[in-house]
Amino acid sequence: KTSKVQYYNNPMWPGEAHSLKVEKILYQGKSPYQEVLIFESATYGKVLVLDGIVQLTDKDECAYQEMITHLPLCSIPSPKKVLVIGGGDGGVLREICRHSSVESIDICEIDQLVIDVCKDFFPDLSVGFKDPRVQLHVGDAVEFLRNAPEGTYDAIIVDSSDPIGPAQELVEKPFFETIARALRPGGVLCNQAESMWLHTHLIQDMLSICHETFKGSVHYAWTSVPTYPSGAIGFLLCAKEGPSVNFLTPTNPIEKLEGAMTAGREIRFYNSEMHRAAFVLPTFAKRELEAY
Ligand SMILES: NCCCN[C@H]1CC[C@H](N)CC1
Repeated sequence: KTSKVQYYNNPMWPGEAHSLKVEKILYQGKSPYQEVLIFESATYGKVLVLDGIVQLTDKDECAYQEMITHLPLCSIPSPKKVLVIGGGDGGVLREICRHSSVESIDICEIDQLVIDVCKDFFPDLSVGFKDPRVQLHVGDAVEFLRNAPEGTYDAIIVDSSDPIGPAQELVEKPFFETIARALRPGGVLCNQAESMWLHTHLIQDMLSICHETFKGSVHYAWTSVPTYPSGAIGFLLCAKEGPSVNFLTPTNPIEKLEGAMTAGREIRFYNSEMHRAAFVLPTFAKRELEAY
């Protein structure tokens, strides 16, 4: 029994569709923001789908959650206050908790239903919510950031879905300006930044906005996530100018993380070599992205 999720008409990847063999539907529902589907797949474990777009699978979520978290947090000395935008599944929280220097974690997720279903079906990710350092805010990120005092955070991680649903405003300039204001000088932003195979124009727009908004440094990094379209996903690493922006990206990450445990779970993807390699771009991407 296979059920093909045929979305040839998704504007984020016109003309292509991805299918996974469905063993059992575990949850189907609708929040005020999006449709939520969870199923047991034949070969990738459980799968979370929002509005027909794969968000994570048991098998490969480690690549995305570990890289989007450790690329920024291993780039600055002893991060203490961290903010997550999105990330309602809890995976990024799980990864942040590996950093013993972190004292407080704010998370702003717009959709309570995503939080609730991930607590039921993805305990390996939602374990992140159990850490006493975590403070959950359910609501709109732009609103949350407007109310955040200036210079609050050492690091902000934007773990967003694609900009064709509730995450639409998370790629526009005003949003990045509120992020820059909420970061302390020398603080770092890591933003989900789509695929260099599919979204060059969107990435170029984001790079331009970030170069204008962050005077520190802006770098594009990427990694392999088999169940994301094109099998690759990118990250925008931006440093707010500061006294000593020791924001090393292609060179050695400042902090070593190997072996850091969270709730009995080991790191499965990230290491310092992968950190450095993430900033190495293929020639077409250098041409298309490094000019911005
Ligand atoms: N924390 C779950 C990952 C959410 N990130 C997005 C999922 C959908 C992809 N097309 C882009 C990244």
